[in-house]
Amino acid sequence: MALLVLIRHGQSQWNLENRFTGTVDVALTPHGRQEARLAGHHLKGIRFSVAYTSDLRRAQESLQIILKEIGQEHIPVYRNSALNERNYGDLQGLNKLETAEKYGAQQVMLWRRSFDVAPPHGESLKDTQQRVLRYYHSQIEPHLRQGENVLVVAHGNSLRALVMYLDQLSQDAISHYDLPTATPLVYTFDADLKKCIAPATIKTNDSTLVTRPPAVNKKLDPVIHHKREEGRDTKYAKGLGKRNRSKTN
Ligand SMILES: O=C(O)[C@@H](CO)OP(=O)(O)O
Repeated sequence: MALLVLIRHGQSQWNLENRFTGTVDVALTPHGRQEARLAGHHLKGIRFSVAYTSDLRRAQESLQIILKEIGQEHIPVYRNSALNERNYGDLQGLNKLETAEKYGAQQVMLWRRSFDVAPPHGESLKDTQQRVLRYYHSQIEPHLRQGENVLVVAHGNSLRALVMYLDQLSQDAISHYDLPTATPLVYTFDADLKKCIAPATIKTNDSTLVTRPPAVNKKLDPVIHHKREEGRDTKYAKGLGKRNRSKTN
């Protein structure tokens, strides 16, 4: 069995300021560093063979903090722009609330959460998914096939694109799915990456991480399924001993 752990970076300065960030290379806030330390704390006890991140410093720094926390700074780390945040084009740097006031909340939600509507001069989630999956299939999957545990620290939308593929989410389901910062998502795979492994729990030193199969029952909308199951909007990241912040900012 191989584990794939996906983590969005900790809070960045522009997350804090509620600005569209995209490919702008913004630093973590002190709170974001603390979030990354906590994420690492929850992963203690899992041994990773390799880690992947984007070429943006908020993801790289989060990864370094996590690796330090788990005492695995020695593992190979690959940085690649294929895992970068979605390019938000002309929206980058703008305040999200002011942009909604100017263009209308509905238009801004289309730019932010639809699958194939790109913001002006930017990438849609579909565009982002194409580059992320090319990289995932060619670089990351081979490790999983060999039973190696892989850690990926990247961004809200580059990881949403990957989650959409791994969980076979519909375009509608992914439009309601937000990744909280610095909260591990754990997937389990068998050697052929196809067979669903029943959800299980992984005991780390300090936490119980709930893992999910790489593909869920297609008939279920997993977001709704989990909402129903848990009675609150925690989506997928569970068992970490803290409330998930699934608000969009
Ligand atoms: O600004 C961004 O780059 C992203 C992630 O913070 O924002 P959104 O959640 O609106 O896609």
